[in-house]
Amino acid sequence: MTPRMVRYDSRAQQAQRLARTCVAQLSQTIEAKGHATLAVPGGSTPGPFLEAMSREKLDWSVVRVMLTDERLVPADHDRANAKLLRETLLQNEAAAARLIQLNPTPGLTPEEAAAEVTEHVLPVLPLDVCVLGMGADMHTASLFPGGDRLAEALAATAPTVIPMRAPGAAEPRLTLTAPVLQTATHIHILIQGQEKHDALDQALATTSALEAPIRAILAAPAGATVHYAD
Ligand SMILES: O=C1O[C@H](COP(=O)(O)O)[C@@H](O)[C@H](O)[C@H]1O
Repeated sequence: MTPRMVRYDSRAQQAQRLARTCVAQLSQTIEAKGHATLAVPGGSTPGPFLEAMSREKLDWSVVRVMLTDERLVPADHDRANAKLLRETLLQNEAAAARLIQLNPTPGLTPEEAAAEVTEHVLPVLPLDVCVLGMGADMHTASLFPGGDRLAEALAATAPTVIPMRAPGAAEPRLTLTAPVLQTATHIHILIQGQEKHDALDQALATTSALEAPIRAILAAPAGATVHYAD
């Protein structure tokens, strides 16, 4: 399991070049199918990449955009991945894209929320382009080591969206599951800094996706490309 690795001279170069790569892949998909589905990560890393995407020319009106995972907080909360998406990707050229909400109706239990969100996600699968982040604990999306439903989320029979509670997560989450992420046509993993490079090396040295959930993505049939900048 050796991922393709692209190293960039700077984080700014990483954001710009990965945005161009993803837009080229979306453009090819639109030519072939008339529409495309893009999944992107939340968290602290992807802001500049998402902003760079927003400025790229593309027929964004036929692009469905969703998050790989969401934190179960109000949609306008500072920790909501949807807030990041609204403030970065869904502006400029990309304002015309259609957002597939991972934010459930307030007041639902995480289990009810997963069922509701699945109804929005299922019709726009499979993912054409999927960009994932990774935490220093080797989680990706909200597939966390120690997550209460991690084994279920990694199984080939996993549902599309699953709720996840984990010691490393400040709040309950909703996450796309491994089979959904692994079957994306193009998979990119966006990481920055030595700590995450070390975490990737650690993930490659273990054998279990339960210990290192990012392994589930690295093992995707079509492979994944890691995009790294210091
Ligand atoms: O909590 C999350 O963490 C991962 C990694 O985020 P980062 O802050 O270390 O960049 C992210 O990919 C995921 O979407 C997010 O919900």
